[in-house]
Amino acid sequence: MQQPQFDFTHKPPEVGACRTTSVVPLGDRVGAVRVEQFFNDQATALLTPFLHGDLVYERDEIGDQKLVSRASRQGDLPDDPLVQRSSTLDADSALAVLNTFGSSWFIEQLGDWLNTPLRMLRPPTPYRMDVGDYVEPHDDHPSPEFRLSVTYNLTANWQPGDGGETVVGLVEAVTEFDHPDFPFPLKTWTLGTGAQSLEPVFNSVLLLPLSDEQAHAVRPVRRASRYSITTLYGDRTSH
Ligand SMILES: O=C(O)CCC(=O)C(=O)O
Ligand SMILES: [Fe+2]
Repeated sequence: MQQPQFDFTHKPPEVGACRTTSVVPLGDRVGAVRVEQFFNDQATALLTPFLHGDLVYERDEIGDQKLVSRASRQGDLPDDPLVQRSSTLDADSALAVLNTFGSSWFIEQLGDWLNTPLRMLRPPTPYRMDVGDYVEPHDDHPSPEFRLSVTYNLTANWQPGDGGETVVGLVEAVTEFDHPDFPFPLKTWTLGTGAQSLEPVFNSVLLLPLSDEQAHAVRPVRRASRYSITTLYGDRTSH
């Protein structure tokens, strides 16, 4: 099965060894690819206190389907600047590291892997999941142009029982239901047999190809807050 081949000649300096350690098949599709040692130690050491201490989070809940906290932005648009508690040199450097996910180098690597030109559809967004938070299965595929979700994980010292595993699977059924807080029907996705659970690995990314046929979830977090950064990519040609 095809693995991403990163071009290290032109990589940004903060990018690490980028070792592909697993390619998870779902039927004849790629369900997920894990790339470890994504950033170098210095970049990881900048990002960790930035996500833990400099950012401000707000609840992002969809009924009982999604219970997470998302980094607050200064306005209502998805790419408005993040709210920061302090504006130090370190915070600026951490923001530069965060923007690796929006860099032309990284988007080109992903496009070469999927064999189609990509653009960023949702900018890098930090999430914090506290004990008890979870995300039910969903496809992140509101329209066909959505191609890839990339989640960077910053959970140190994960142990079995800590929860927060990412689950990827094939979609068996999608059901719509009405919720009093939402003017549109919400959906629930049921995964088929053969879904795979992937534990959080510090300083790794999970590349999740998006389609109507595959969905992913995050199991309830059990021990300590789980920090991650998610970026969504899609076709460059459709608008
Ligand atoms: O954190 C993860 O593993 C996935 C998060 C996710 O599915 C999402 O933010 O849409
Ligand atoms: Fe998702």
